[in-house]
Amino acid sequence: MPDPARSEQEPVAAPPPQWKSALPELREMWWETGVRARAQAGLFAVFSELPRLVWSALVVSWRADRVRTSIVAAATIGAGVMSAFGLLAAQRVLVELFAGGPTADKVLAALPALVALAAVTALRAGLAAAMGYAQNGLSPKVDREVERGLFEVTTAVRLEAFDADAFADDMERASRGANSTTGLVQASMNLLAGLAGVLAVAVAVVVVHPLLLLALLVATVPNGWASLRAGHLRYQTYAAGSVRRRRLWLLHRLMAERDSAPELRSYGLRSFLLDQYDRVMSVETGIQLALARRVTTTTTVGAMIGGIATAVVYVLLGLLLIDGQIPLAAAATCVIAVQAAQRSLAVVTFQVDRVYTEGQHFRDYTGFMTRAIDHLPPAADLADSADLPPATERADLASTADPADSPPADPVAPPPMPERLREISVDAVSLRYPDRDTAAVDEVSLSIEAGQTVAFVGENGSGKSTLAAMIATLRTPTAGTVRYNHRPAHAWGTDTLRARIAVVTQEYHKWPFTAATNIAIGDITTTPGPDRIEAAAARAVAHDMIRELPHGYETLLDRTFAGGQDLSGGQWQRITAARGFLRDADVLIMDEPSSALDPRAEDALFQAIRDRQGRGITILITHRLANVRHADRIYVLHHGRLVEAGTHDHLMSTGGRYADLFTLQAAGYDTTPGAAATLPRQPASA
Ligand SMILES: Nc1ncnc2c1ncn2[C@@H]1O[C@H](COP(=O)(O)OP(=O)(O)OP(=O)(O)O)[C@@H](O)[C@H]1O
Repeated sequence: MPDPARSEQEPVAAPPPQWKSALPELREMWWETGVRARAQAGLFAVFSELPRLVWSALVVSWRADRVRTSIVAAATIGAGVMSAFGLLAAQRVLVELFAGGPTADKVLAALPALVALAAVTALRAGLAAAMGYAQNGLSPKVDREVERGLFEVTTAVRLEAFDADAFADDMERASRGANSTTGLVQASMNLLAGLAGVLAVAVAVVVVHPLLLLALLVATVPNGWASLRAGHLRYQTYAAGSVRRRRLWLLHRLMAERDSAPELRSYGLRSFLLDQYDRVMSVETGIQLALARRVTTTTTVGAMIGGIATAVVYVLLGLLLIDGQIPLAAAATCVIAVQAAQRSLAVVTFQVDRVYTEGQHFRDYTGFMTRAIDHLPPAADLADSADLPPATERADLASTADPADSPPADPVAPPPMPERLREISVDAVSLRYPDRDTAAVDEVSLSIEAGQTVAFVGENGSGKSTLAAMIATLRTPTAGTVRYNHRPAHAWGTDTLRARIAVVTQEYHKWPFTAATNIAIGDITTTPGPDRIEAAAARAVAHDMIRELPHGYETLLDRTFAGGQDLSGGQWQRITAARGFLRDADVLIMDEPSSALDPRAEDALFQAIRDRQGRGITILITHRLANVRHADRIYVLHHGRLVEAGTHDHLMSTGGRYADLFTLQAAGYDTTPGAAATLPRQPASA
C-alpha cells in the first residue's frame, strides 16, 4: 500500500529513465570468435575439427613457400626420430652403467652409447634451430599470401556490398582471420612436432619393454585431459570477461579520446560516464570472481591427477622391477621417458587450443572469400583484374584446393578506344536499398549533353546522391538503364567509364597522405606533377591555404604521423574539390561541395564550376539554391521521383516545389521588415 503521508511530505525519487539505468546489449565482436568458440566447444568437437584445420594450414603454408614448408616438415619428423634414438641411447648407457664390474670398465663400455646420445642431442638441437628459422621465414610469406588475397577482394567488391551490415561484419572477421593464419600455421606445426615427440617416446618405450607403454599411458593420459580441461576453463574465463572488456573499451573511447572531449565537458557528462564505469566493473567483477573459483578448482584437480598418475607409474615400475619383469635400466629409462612425454604433451595440449581458436578465425576468412565472390563485378569490369585471381581461383583460395585443378579463366576483353562522353541518358532508373520498403530513386528519366551543367535539388533523402552515384557507376540500378553515348555501362566496362568521370562526394575521405598526394590521387594513373596539382588547388580555392601549412603541399594531413596536421571541415572540402578538378574529366559530379565553405570560397568555387559550362558535363548537387541559378537545367527530386525539371526562370514561373524552396531560402537574406510573414510554408516531409 502506498503511504499517502509519506508521498506528500517526501516525494519518492523517480527511478532513472531506462537509458540511464540499463546497460544496452553489445554486439558480438568479431575478434573474439575463436575464444568464444573454444569456450563453448567440448573436447570431442575440438578433436574432430583438428585434422581439417591442420590440413588447411599445411595447404596454405605449402602455397606460400614450398621449400620452407618442406624444411619444417622434415625437421619435425627428424626431431621425433632423434628423440626416439636419444631415449634408446640413454637406455643403452644405463644398461652399461648398471652392469657388474669395475666403474672404469662400465664407463668405457657406455662410451659409444654416450657419444651416440651426444650426437643425437646435437642433431635434435640443430633440427629445432632449422625449424625455427624456416618458420620465421614462412610467417611473412603466409601473411602476404593471405592478406593480399583479402585486399584484392575487399577493394574489388561492388559498393552495394557495403550496404548490408552483415557484409561489413563479415569483412572485419575475415581481416582477423587473415591475421590468424600465421598463428594457425605455426600452431599446427608445433602441434605436429609435439605429437611426433609423444610418438617417439612411445616407440622408444615399446622397444625397451612393451609393458612400459602401460606406465607411459597412465602418466600421460590423465595429465593431458586435466591440461585440456584447465585450458578450456581459461578460455571460458576470457570469454566471460568479453562484455566487460568491450564496455571498458567503449567507455575508454568516450572518456579518454579527443573526439568526445569537448561534448563531454560542455554537457557535463563526466559523472554520468564514471557511473557507467562503476556499474560495469561491479557487475562484471562478480562474474569474474565466480569463474576464477572454478578455474582454481579445476587446475588444482588437474595437478592432483597428474601427481597421482606419476605416483601410480612409480608404484607400477617398482612392482615390475620386484617381479623381475623389467631390468633396472629399463625402469630408469621409463622415468626419463615419462618426463619427456609430459613435456611434449604440454606442448600438444596448448597447441590443440591454439589450432582450434585460430582455426575458427581462419574459417571466417575462407568463408568470406567464398561469399565475397557474389559481390565481385565481372572480371572485365576491373581495370587491374590481372591482380585479382579469376573467380574459380578465388573460390579456390577459400577452399584451399590446389589452383592447378582450376579451369583457365576467360581472357579479359581489351578496353575500348578512348572516346569522350558526349551524352548521358538515364532511362526509367530505380534503386532500392536492401531492407528498405521504398525506392531511393524511382523511375527517373533524364538526359544530359556535353557542355551542360545540370543541378539535382530536393529535400534531404530525396535521392539526389543515389541518382548521382548511379550515373557515376558507383551503384548499379535495380531497374532501368543509364547509357553513355547511347551505350550501357557494361558495354564500356566500369573502369573505362570511371576514368572519364570525377566525383566529389559529400562524404569525402580524409586520406592520411600529404596535401599534394591528397589532390594527386584524383588522377593517380597519370602521376600529376606540381603544376597540375597547384592549378587544381587554385580552382578549388585551396592553393593559398595549403601554402600556409607548415610544410606547404608536403604537409601530412593526418595527426597519426609526426608533424601531421588536421584541417578544418571547410579546408578539407577545398582539398576534396581540388581532387575533383585535377582530372580533366568528361563528367564532373559535385555533391554538396560547398556545405562547409565560407561565402568567399563558395563563390570562387562555383565560379570555377561555371567555367566548365560549354565543355564537359557537370552535375551539381547542393541545397544552396542561389548556386544553381545558372544551371542549364535543374532537376527536382522528391521521395525518389523526378517531380520538376527546367531552367531556374522556368521553375520559378511555374511556382512549384523548387520555387517554394528557393523563395524560402532567399527570404533568409531579405532584411525588409515583415518579409518572413509572407513566406510559403510547407511541412518538411510533404
Ligand atoms: N547506403 C544506404 N543504405 C540504405 N539506405 C540508404 C543508403 N544511402 C541512402 N539511403 C536512403 O536512400 C534515400 C535517398 O538517399 P540520398 O542520399 O540519395 O538522398 P539525398 O537526396 O542525397 O539526401 P541529402 O540531401 O540529405 O544528401 C534516403 O531515404 C536514405 O536514407
